[in-house]
Amino acid sequence: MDVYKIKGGNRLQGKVRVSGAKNSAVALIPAAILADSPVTIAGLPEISDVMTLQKLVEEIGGNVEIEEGKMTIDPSEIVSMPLPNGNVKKLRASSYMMGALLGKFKHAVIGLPGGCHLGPRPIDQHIKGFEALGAKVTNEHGAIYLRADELRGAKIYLDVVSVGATINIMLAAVTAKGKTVIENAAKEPEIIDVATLLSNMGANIKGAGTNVIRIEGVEKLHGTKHTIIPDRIETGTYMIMAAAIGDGITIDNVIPLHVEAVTAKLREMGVKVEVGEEQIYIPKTEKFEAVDVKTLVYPGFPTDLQQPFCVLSTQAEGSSILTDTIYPARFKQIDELRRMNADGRVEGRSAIITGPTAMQAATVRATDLRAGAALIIAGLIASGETEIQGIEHIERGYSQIIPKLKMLGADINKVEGLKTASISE
Ligand SMILES: CC(=O)N[C@H]1[C@@H](OP(=O)(O)OP(=O)(O)OC[C@H]2O[C@@H](n3ccc(=O)[nH]c3=O)[C@H](O)[C@@H]2O)O[C@H](CO)[C@@H](O)[C@@H]1O
Ligand SMILES: C=C(OP(=O)(O)O)C(=O)O
Repeated sequence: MDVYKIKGGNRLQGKVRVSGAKNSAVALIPAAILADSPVTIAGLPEISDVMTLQKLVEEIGGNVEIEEGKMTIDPSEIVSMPLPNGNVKKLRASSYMMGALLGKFKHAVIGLPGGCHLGPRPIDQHIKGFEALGAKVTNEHGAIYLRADELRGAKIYLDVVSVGATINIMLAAVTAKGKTVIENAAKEPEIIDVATLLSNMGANIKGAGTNVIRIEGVEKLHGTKHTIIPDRIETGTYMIMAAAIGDGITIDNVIPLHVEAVTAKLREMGVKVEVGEEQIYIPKTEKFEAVDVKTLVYPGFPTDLQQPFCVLSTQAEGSSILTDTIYPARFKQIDELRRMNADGRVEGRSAIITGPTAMQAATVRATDLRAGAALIIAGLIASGETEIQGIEHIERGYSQIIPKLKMLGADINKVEGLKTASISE
């Protein structure tokens, strides 16, 4: 088994550079297959989700080359092949192959997506959108079959604000005949990034980043070059880490607007956050107050940072209530943090954490990506040596995390093939 070993207690100092956004990357790659000529994307993060998508694109005939940190996807030989299993199950964003292949070929067969287990993650709104565009969608033996004679623009009101459904419908609608309007659309920055790529490929999209997106279908899309936005969740993770165990950390390659909810929460706790144009500096904080957090759709506090924030709450004075309105059961990290001496419990859709606690090293398991990020921060704070299992989840989404943390002075190592007792999920 591969694990991370962390000797905690070192205060971290220096500069860390944020990579390209995972949640953009995993949508930009499927979007690129809609073109008829090569698309180059610069700044993709080095994470397993990107490598898995690369394999999926290659499985259906795409030619992918990576040079100097840029991925070029030549989709000209892509064919519509079923993608029922295997790599599809390894990530959530394989669902974007539905919209992309439906848009390109008017039919697709794809297994149900994987990704983090955060409680139920239905895709009914994606399917509602595809059906509104004229596709017949069936679920047969665990795979989704999508077929359409032609795709026609439609007005689609999303019952829940969904990042995935908004992007998937955009992917299918950009080459549909006529006008599509997505109402109650998600407004996350990653949606703007995908719309920017599609527009540069020749699509006609207006309103991305607002809750009404209007798309006028075009006949075909062409190749282009695109640079991905920085990862706001990675940014937020390092901000939380800097507050918890930093001795002055600069976070570089940041769009501060994308993390305003995190900046505001940290300031409310008494953490100093100095915001520059593309950098955020967080000096050492001696003492901070407990605060309540409620996750919301963008621009609210992101659910993806609720789990790391729980660790910061263990160091705050008093009781914090962290409520996840997006994924009410996203609290698997709490049991693991309790192994490390945290005073926390889950009540309904909230975690209640009381601090400050002297965290202690333990053997713990990352049950999902952001639980993994939380455990890394906890391991950096704790006295003794922490072993983190389940690191494949962390490597789905954090680019170069070991070298980045070492540069900040952390004592963290990846140990491969360790014979160790496994903690079950
Ligand atoms: C690859 C990617 O970008 N992942 C992000 C994306 O996931 P993902 O796109 O899967 O999340 P959604 O925005 O779709 O989900 C938001 C909420 O809507 C519900 N829902 C969603 C779709 C649907 O058809 N029906 C439905 O009921 C979900 O159960 C959830 O409660 O946004 C989440 C919420 O910001 C983040 O945690 C994930 O990191
Ligand atoms: C939940 C996440 O990812 P995914 O949707 O890819 O599972 C995440 O990035 O925190």
